Formats: sequence, C-alpha cells, structure tokens
Amino acid sequence: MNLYYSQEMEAKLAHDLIHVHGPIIVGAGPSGLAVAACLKSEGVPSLVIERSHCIASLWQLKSYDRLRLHLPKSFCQLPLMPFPTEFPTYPTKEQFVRYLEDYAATFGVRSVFGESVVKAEFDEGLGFWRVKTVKEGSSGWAKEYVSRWLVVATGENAEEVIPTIGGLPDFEGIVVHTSGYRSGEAFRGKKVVVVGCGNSGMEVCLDLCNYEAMPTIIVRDAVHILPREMLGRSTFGLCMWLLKWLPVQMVDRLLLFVTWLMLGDTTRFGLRRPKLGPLELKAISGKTPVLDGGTLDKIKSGDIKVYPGVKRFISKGAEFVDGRSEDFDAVILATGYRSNVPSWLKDSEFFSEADGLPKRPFPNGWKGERGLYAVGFTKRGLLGASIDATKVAQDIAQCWNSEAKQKFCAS
Ligand SMILES: Cc1cc2nc3c(=O)[nH]c(=O)nc-3n(C[C@H](O)[C@H](O)[C@H](O)COP(=O)(O)OP(=O)(O)OC[C@H]3O[C@@H](n4cnc5c(N)ncnc54)[C@H](O)[C@@H]3O)c2cc1C
Ligand SMILES: NC(=O)C1=CN([C@@H]2O[C@H](COP(=O)(O)OP(=O)(O)OC[C@H]3O[C@@H](n4cnc5c(N)ncnc54)[C@H](OP(=O)(O)O)[C@@H]3O)[C@@H](O)[C@H]2O)C=CC1
Ligand SMILES: O=C(O)C(=O)Cc1c[nH]c2ccccc12
Repeated sequence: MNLYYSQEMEAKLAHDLIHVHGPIIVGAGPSGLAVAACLKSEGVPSLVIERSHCIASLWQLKSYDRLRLHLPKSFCQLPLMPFPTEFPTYPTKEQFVRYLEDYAATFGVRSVFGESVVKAEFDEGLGFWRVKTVKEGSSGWAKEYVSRWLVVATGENAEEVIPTIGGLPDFEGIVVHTSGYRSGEAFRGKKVVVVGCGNSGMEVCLDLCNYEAMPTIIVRDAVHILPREMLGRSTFGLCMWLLKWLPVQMVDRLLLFVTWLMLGDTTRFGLRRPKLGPLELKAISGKTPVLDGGTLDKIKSGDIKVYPGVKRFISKGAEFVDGRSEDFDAVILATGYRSNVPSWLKDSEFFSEADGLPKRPFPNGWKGERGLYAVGFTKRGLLGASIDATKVAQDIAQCWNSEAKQKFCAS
C-alpha cells in the first residue's frame, strides 16, 4: 500500500484496484529494467508490468541466434552496473540477456509477467494513473493497477511492421518476419527473398549465406552502409569521439571518406547513399546506418543478389519494379518495428498518435505531464535508454523523497 495516499483517495478507489507502491513501469526490456534500477538506487520502489513471461523479450524471444550487440559494450551498458570485464567488445545476445538477468536480480526489480497493458488513463478525479492489464493471450480477465507515476518503457520495437505488398497472401512459400527468424538452417539450399535492408535484413542475408541458402535482398531506397570497425576502432566509438570536437557534417564527411577507402563505391552494387550523411540522418530521422559485419563482401561476390523494390508477389516468386521477376522458396520480412503506445495510452499530448514516439525529440522526450514519463524512445539505442532512465528516476525520486510527501508533486 502506498503510504502517501490520503484517506479520501483511498475511499474513492474500488477494492479491486491494485495500489502500486511507487511508479508503474510498462515493459521489462532494458529501458524498464534501467529505470527500475535507478529508482531503487534512489530508494524508490516500483512495479514493472511485462506482457511476456520473461525480461528482455525482444532479445530472448524475437531475435536470431547470431545476434550480438553491434555497438561496443561500453555504449550499451545500463546505468550503475558495467558489463563483466570478461565479456567481448560485442557481447552475444546470450551474454547480454545474462547481464540483464543479473541486473534485474542485483537491483531487486519487482515485475509481474504475462500481463499486457491494454489501457492507461489519468483519472482526473483521483489524480492517479489507472493501468488496465489483460492476461496475455486471453480475454475476460483483467486487473487494474493505480499509481501517481506511469513510466512507458514498451520500446520502439514493440510490434512488427508487416507491409501490405500486392500478392503476398498468394505467395505459396514460407513468409516470416525477422522477429520469427532464428537461423539459416531452415533455409538450406533455398532461394530466399529478404525484404528490407536495415541491420536485420543485412545480418539475416549473411546468416543465410552461412547455411548455403541463396538470398536476394530488396533495397528500395538509399542506405548508408558503414564498416563496423575502422582505423582499428569501432566506427561508432570513433564517431562519438570525433563529435566531441567537430560538427556532425564534418564527422560525416570524414566517415564517408574512410568508408569509401574501405568499401569502395557501394552504388555499383545497388546500394545508393542518402544525400544526408549517416550521423546527420540518424539524428534527424532515426534511421540507423547499417554496420557491416561481412554482408557487403557477400554482395560483392554475388552470393547475395540486390534487387530494387518488389512490384508484387506471385504464387512462386516476385516481380520487381525494374521489370525482372524471379522464383523464391521463402520471403523474410526485414521491414522493422513500431511502437504500440497509441493503442493503449490514453494521452495524445505527450506521445504522437502517428508514430507512437514522444512528440518532443531527444533529449526532451522523457517527461510528460501529470507523472507521465517515457524511457527508450530516443532512436539512440541502449545508450539513449540509459540517459532517459537516469533522468526519469532522478525526477521521480525528487518528488518521492521530498518533505512534502502528502502533496501531489508530479506535474
Ligand atoms: C534485432 C535488434 C538488435 C538491436 N541491437 C541493438 C544494439 O546492438 N545496440 C543498441 O543500442 N540497440 C540495439 N537495438 C535497439 C533496441 O531497441 C534496444 O536494444 C533495446 O532492446 C530497447 O529496449 P527497450 O526496453 O526500450 O525495448 P524492448 O527491448 O523492446 O522492451 C520493451 C518491453 O515491453 C514489453 N511490452 C510492449 N508492449 C507492452 C504492453 N502493452 N504491456 C506490457 N508489456 C509490453 C515488450 O514485451 C518488451 O519486453 C536492437 C534492436 C533490435 C530489434
Ligand atoms: N545488434 C545488431 O546487430 C542489430 C541491430 N538492429 C537494430 O534493430 C532496429 C531495427 O532494425 P531493422 O529490423 O533492420 O529495421 P529498420 O527499421 O532499421 O529497417 C527496416 C527496413 O525495411 C525496409 N522496408 C520497410 N517496408 C518495406 C517495403 N514495403 N518494401 C521494401 N523495404 C521495406 C526499410 O526501407 P526504408 O528505409 O526505405 O523505409 C528499411 O530498410 C534498428 O535499430 C537496428 O539498428 C537490427 C539488427 C541487428
Ligand atoms: O542499434 C540501434 O538501433 C541504435 O540506435 C544504436 C545507434 C545509436 N546511434 C547510432 C549511430 C550509428 C549506428 C547505430 C547507432
């Protein structure tokens, strides 16, 4: 029971509401865990509500086997607990998940699993957030949690983007989104078309090659492909260091020059570069450059074919916008993810209905009104989540620990 509820409020709350002692955090991914840990370190309890039956479901349930962190570990660790020193520079997903399990245990993160938040609404009368959940995968069973603070940590990758491409329902082979792809084993000897050329599409193509499958990647637009490492350092680390001294456009120019020396002109292989440089584009649009870990070599050798956009699918293959057509055994949709916040959060001021991200861009998208917060919607990966989590926890702790505990200080 929250000590700071007034008797009057207490009376107003129906007996079947669950009064959360501290903030409610929706989502037990890295962002939710990070904010719970930071709150704990400030002496603030919290409750994490997670739809799946484990922490970090994106990493444990929706990712392929060969996945590793693609930025060096120093840029991916959560606040207050570094990665073990014996971890490699780019930890595997198993290592990352083990780290997150240890992290949750170390900070005693309190979670309920298997409950999906279907509605969260600020009750003006009570001055509290009411958060309704249903048991994942069932109907007719619901709970309602209540708190002064609501932290949204459901992520930018909560739902798969499944594009409507003409003819796809008529395609007779396997169709799977990358979230359901585990390894190339199931595709040995098969012709596979991979739709989308972000980091997922590129990595899956390389994996397919490693299992003697024959991948074709669909690149419908311009894309920045960068070597994961340059000049003996991680490209990302080098960029972060250069950005301390130089403006982003200049860092982009240097980056593209070294990339050109290392990879050559990628246009020859069907990979046009956007007009804006990779870091400027990332900052403006959130579009992550591809950090190449060997895919480009397979494209150069012809093991991976590059085609422009799909015009439509047919029963045994696809027709492309350039008039060519080809047979395929399987389609892998590497078409990315989206936020699901607009489907359950009844507040259109803080989050955009269009993309489910906070309306105010980084670094100002972490705090809304009336005790509402967001962690992990910065388009800056785990580093962005850690920055948000620290700020959110400090803000809530200030309120929690203030002398005027009776007063509703989230505003
Ligand atoms: C394949 C892949 C690789 C990546 N690699 C990197 C990387 O190397 N480095 C990097 O910095 N970033 C990387 N990212 C970005 C990624 O966003 C972060 O790694 C990280 O997972 C974000 O954490 P999060 O907690 O914000 O979101 P998530 O990890 O997505 O966690 C959100 C949680 O909320 C839960 N949830 C969603 N909706 C509800 C609901 N309505 N009710 C209850 N629970 C809900 C989900 O089940 C999930 O467990 C990668 C992303 C992907 C897809
Ligand atoms: N640690 C690691 O190694 C990895 C990290 N990641 C991270 O995970 C996040 C998600 O990445 P990812 O899953 O690649 O998603 P992205 O959103 O980054 O990429 C989706 C791709 O699909 C394309 N696309 C979407 N719809 C269509 C369509 N109808 N026809 C053709 N192409 C289409 C997009 O093209 P367009 O740009 O034209 O819209 C884009 O190239 C990113 O942050 C990424 O960095 C992912 C994999 C590995
Ligand atoms: O993996 C991701 O999605 C990230 O957002 C990590 C990231 C943040 N800034 C970048 C710049 C270049 C490449 C990756 C990232």
